[in-house]
Amino acid sequence: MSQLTEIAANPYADELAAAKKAVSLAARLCQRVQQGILQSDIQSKADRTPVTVADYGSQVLISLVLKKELLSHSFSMVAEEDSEDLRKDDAQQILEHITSLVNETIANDDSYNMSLSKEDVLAALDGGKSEGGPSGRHWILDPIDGTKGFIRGDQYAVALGLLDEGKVVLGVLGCPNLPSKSTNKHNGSSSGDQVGSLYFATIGCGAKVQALEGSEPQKITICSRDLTSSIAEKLGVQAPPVRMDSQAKYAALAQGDGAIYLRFSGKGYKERVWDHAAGSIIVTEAGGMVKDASGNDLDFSKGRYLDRDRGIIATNRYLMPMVLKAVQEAIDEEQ
Ligand SMILES: Nc1ncnc2c1ncn2[C@@H]1O[C@H](COP(=O)(O)O)[C@@H](OP(=O)(O)O)[C@H]1O
Ligand SMILES: [Mg+2]
Ligand SMILES: [Mg+2]
Ligand SMILES: [Mg+2]
Repeated sequence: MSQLTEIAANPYADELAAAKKAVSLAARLCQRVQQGILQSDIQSKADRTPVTVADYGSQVLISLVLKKELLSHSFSMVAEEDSEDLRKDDAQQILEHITSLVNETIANDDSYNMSLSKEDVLAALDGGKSEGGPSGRHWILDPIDGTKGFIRGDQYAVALGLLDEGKVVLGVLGCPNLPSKSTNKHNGSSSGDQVGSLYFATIGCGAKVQALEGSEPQKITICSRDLTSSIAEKLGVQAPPVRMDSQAKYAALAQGDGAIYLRFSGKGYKERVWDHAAGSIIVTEAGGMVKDASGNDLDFSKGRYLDRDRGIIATNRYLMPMVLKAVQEAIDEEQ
């Protein structure tokens, strides 16, 4: 396909390029912080979940890059973090630290010649206060998904999605600690050598992966195990479930590293849109399906929360009916 036809076939090509650039830059900041994270880089939010200087820095960089790259479009973003805690008197030092992290990351990249003040940082964070909803375009951002994993030195993801008229049309997942089969193959290195992958998908155009540091994008597909091979597996050796923080789980599933992702949070917990937007489109564009426990598609058009039934299931189209049936039986038994 010529480049021209490819651009014509993807109406979100500009947005995708901007989103990939934004996530890559933010991932660089996160990698640097994770390598030398200190207790003073970590704060506790009002809901008692952790947030770090990298969560804030990532959100600032992404909002900045999207605005710079997509000048002509109106800007609305639904993002996890805000500036409230950083405006308190005792947060001045951490705000200064975030500001210098952001400025150093920009300076090391050469793309933009600018320097942010503390006020700019606070304002950029508050650019993520949109309520989203069913009309217009809204970016959906989780600047670090899996902050707990990030702090531990494990998996995390920088997750950016685009909602258009209530539907997720684009997703980018930066997974600095996730090895990618495709980029390994491409670089001829043995498994595990090439970590740091950038996954992306736009609606109707499939899902791809490339190395975070840049490489030729490779198409990814979900594993195609059907019922027969799955039953065979049950009779033989059963691989233990893999526990992994963040939407890196969606990315791993999309590249065929597992067959089923089940997520059942405690009763009363309402899932946030930014925890699923990017991951779910990458799985569906890799040929998979993402449903709630009742078998409905996830509805991202209701604001900052996924206003849906308990539980999320992601798998391939052969296994989905069987998994849904098992999930529904388990829920019935519990009640
Ligand atoms: N009680 C709870 N039940 C389910 N999810 C929760 C939760 N408390 C927080 N979360 C969400 O789970 C996300 C991490 O998912 P995972 O467990 O797959 O790593 C967190 O994202 P952040 O790390 O971006 O805050 C947070 O939004
Ligand atoms: Mg969080
Ligand atoms: Mg999250
Ligand atoms: Mg987060």
